[in-house]
Amino acid sequence: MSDEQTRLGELREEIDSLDQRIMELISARARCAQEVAHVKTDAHPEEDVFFYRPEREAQVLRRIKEVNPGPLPDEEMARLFREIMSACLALEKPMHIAFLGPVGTFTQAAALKHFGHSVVSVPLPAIDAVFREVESGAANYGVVPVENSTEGIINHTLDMFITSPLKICGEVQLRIHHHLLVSPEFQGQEITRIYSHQQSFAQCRQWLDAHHYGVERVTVSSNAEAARRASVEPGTAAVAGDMAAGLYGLDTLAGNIEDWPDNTTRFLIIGREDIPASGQDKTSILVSMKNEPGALYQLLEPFHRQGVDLTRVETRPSPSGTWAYVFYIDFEGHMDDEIAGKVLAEVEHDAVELKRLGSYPIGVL
Ligand SMILES: O=C(O)C(=O)C[C@]1(C(=O)O)C=C[C@@H](O)C=C1
Repeated sequence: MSDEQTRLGELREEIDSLDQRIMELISARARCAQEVAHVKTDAHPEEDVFFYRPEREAQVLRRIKEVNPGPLPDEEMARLFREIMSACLALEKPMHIAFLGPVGTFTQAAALKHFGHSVVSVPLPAIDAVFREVESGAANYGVVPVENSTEGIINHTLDMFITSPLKICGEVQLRIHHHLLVSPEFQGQEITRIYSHQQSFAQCRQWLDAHHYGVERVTVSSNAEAARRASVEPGTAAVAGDMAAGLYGLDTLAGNIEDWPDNTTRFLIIGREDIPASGQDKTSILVSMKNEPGALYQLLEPFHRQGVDLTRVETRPSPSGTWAYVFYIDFEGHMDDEIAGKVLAEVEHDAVELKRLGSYPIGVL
């Protein structure tokens, strides 16, 4: 046996015994989670028990990133623990997660990034259908896109909160990489048509103008649908991401063609309950003010005075016409914090209406 083979043999033996220990530890952790589930159901026998605890998950993942000794990067270690917790939660209670479909979209990728792969993810055809599914209790939580760093806010999602009783329970950010994809069957053929979702076309406009100027661009309902069409129609390509490419077995002609390299989409997790503080939280509110000069100043002044960081302010026209303006505001902190409570009381005093959409952990992954 060569030196190389001897050394490899020793190292693989060590890996086998480490795997054995890791498995025993993961099993002990899973038994703990099962016990947690019993404690929760015993304490609340008559009620809807919330097995999923986003504030606790955020604390676990933050701690893992803090104490990670390496050599695996913090992100990678947190991703592994994300999956371990996902599997433990599935033992407590299998979660049904509704997302803006179809299968293979970035929203599904965001749902799996946030909840891990041990959930049942349920594709729905529209944002309001995702809200309805969670409101009715058919799904435990929902995942919908809310803003993209290149293309801006997704108004339809924000507008749903005006009437929906649902709460925001979390957020997740996803780096969006688009590729030009073709079927291996049709590789080498001239491309005469490119399919994609309108947002993805917008995010790759300059690249497409530079490399495929004059080729017909056909907008379809999702990237996954674009990939599906490119998989069956000769002479066509799709602009879509990795999940859609994998789902339809497409090859990448050109990778990462988005015009802005930090192209990111933020998604919201919607649910039916209020989330306790995790230590690093964000709060979203919806406020309507009277249509009079200085209304926006009056609204924002208490945040400034109390030193609360605003992370987003969006103005939307009132759909009912009864509210002159509707402001969507995100700020750092939890609504149970003393300072946030003071600010909200002041805002409530001056506003026509204040709706607390939720406090939730700042995205960890
Ligand atoms: O701490 C809890 O409440 C648990 O249920 C355990 C656990 C975990 O595996 O760490 C599992 C699911 C929850 O979402 C949070 C954490």
